[in-house]
Amino acid sequence: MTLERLSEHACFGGLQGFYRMDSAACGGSMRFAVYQPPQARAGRVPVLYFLAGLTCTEETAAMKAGAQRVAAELGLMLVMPDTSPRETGFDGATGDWEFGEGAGFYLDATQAPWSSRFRMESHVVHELPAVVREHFPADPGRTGITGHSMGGHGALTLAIKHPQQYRSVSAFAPIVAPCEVPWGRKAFGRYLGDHHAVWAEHDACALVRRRPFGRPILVDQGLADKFLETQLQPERFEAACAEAGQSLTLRRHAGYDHGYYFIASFIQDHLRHHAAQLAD
Ligand SMILES: N[C@@H](CCC(=O)N[C@@H](CSC=O)C(=O)NCC(=O)O)C(=O)O
Repeated sequence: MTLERLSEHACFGGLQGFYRMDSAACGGSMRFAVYQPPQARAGRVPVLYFLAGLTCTEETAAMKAGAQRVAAELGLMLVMPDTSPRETGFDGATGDWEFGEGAGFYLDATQAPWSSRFRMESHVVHELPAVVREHFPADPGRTGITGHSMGGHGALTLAIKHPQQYRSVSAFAPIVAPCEVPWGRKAFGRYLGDHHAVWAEHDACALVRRRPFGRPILVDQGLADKFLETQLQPERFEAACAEAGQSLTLRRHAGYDHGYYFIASFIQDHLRHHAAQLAD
């Protein structure tokens, strides 16, 4: 598959790049970012996918999370997809930051018109890794996934649903129960229709109760996060993991809000969590 290089920048001895690919899953071109650590010059390295949240693009985490320094130290490649297809022209795809472009929710929509382009689960789990494997020195057998907010929902649900693809998972301020909160109910109703059994296939709490991930999960949550009570409710995931016997470290941090200063403060712990689980 062809890859267009948009820009590349030396960074902590490695390379931060921005790319575009043709996406069959999303019916158009999709952008993504890759950080290659210095160790990638000598051979294949483990890979960590970072899924960003509502309103974000492939640039957000690359520019704001401050992950490259420790990724360079640990020899971790970082892959940062966009959060949805772009310039779809669909009615209602823009103008509401909680839905549509910038808000793909990392699932394959089943409802028209969204089902023809909003297929972020296929893009992130299958299509993008194939391109990464072909064009970068990534070791696909050592892949982890993390994310923030909507991206934390993506990381948890995709890891639980595709344990053969992901050996490690973590999340920052994730939406853990989208079936129960306004962000999830709005998006799922439009992308998936009124089929609540289908919704449950994309809900981290429902999924972990049915099939725990097995390996330890790390979640960080700021206590000054304005979305904590309405949209995030991490206690629901804590209870579901306890019921399912899933090992979870849920850290609550006083004073931290929902933004990237919070992520930058704890990203190194997540990179070390993944590096330890992705070691040979
Ligand atoms: N426009 C919104 C705020 C949008 C926002 O906070 N987006 C978060 C993700 S929220 C869940 O997925 C984000 O990561 N923003 C990017 C950033 O640089 O902070 C509002 O009006 O509150």
